[in-house]
Amino acid sequence: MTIAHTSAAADNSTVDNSTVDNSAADNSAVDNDTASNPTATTAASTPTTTDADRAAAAASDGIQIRGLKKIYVSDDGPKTALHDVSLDIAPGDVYGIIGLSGAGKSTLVRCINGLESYDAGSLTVQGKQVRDLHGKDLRDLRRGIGMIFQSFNLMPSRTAAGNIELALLDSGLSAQQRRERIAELLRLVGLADKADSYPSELSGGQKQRIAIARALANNPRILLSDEATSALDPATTKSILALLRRLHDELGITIVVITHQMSVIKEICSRVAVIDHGTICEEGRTFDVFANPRTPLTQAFVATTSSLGKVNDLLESGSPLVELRPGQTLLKMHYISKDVSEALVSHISRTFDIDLNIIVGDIDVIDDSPLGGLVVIADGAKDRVDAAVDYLRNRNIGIEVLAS
Ligand SMILES: Nc1ncnc2c1ncn2[C@@H]1O[C@H](COP(=O)(O)OP(=O)(O)OP(=O)(O)O)[C@@H](O)[C@H]1O
Repeated sequence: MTIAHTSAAADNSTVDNSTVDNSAADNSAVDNDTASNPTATTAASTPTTTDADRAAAAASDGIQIRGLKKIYVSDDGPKTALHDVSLDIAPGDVYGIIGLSGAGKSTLVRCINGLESYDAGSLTVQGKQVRDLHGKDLRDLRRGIGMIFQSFNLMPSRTAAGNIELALLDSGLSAQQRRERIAELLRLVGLADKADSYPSELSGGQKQRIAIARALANNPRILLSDEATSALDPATTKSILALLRRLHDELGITIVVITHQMSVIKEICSRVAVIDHGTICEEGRTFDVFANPRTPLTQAFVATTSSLGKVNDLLESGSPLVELRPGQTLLKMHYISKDVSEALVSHISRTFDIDLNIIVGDIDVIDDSPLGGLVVIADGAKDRVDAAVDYLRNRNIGIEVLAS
């Protein structure tokens, strides 16, 4: 059997190929986080609850958004950035919001933490209508929401400890208590030895760790991550996502991940909403959205994380890899069922007495369930290949005959 290509677990491919600034890799951190939490690189799993349960939990202790509308008014006239957005982000979710540039992601985040007002609808955080909060109440809301960004937003003139301390100046802690809290936060993000380093002396991944420590300084229940890994290389991205996953597991915080990279969603989010021109076009459990993307935009996002599409390039270029001899059939199989566990290839090969040559393989695990697929050349009598295809269909495995 031949495997021509398998996909990387966390690549930086995007639908719109936005610029990626390759900062220094942070491989030691990859190892640390993966070692401390062996499940850190798989998507978060949350107990299955009904939509009504989720809505109730989002309304009382999470983030509930109903019919949100935001219109910017500028010299160019009014621009509706959010049309009728509704979402339930339950406490403890790792919730992804993905969209192309200009879709309205940052506007939504700014509405959630009260930096931007909204024109219609309702947005509650832990039961409080954000638009109604002012003065101390608004400051308390923001203190309860940590925020990290693509650009880290660290002050270059302050050390790592000094940057974290900025978030603690209004906390009422004494100087000694602040020092202890800073040391604790640095340990939490795996940078206990970098207290006195300046941002210019840190790698991109280390800067983001300091920014995460600062965001967690006041024990927020919610962490908003706005493209926090978009400027990082794949290895560092993986280490930062593993850190976020570990913090979610250890601290029980709700994390909202804003991104344009489906690989980020796949890596840590338990649920995902796809935003397109200010409207949520698809929402659901990450596994379900990956297994059965309904809209063309979501399909395009999902395709960025899969190598199965390579087969189309191979067919178009007339590659010898997909050249068929008489009696051969080119099949594409998608694992769309959650209960696929048997060794399919050998099982089919034995049961139907056909040879299967794997051309492209792309199997991943999301929420503890296999997802992905294979492109294979099936070699055998036509009636036996047809019987194998029927068998797979009956097992809820998506199957396409690409060529025969
Ligand atoms: N202050 C503003 N005034 C006018 N229009 C704005 C303003 N901020 C954002 N917009 C517009 O609102 C829409 C949504 O912008 P937003 O920044 O929320 O999108 P985004 O999905 O975060 O994009 P990106 O990924 O590029 O940051 C865009 O059309 C943008 O041009």
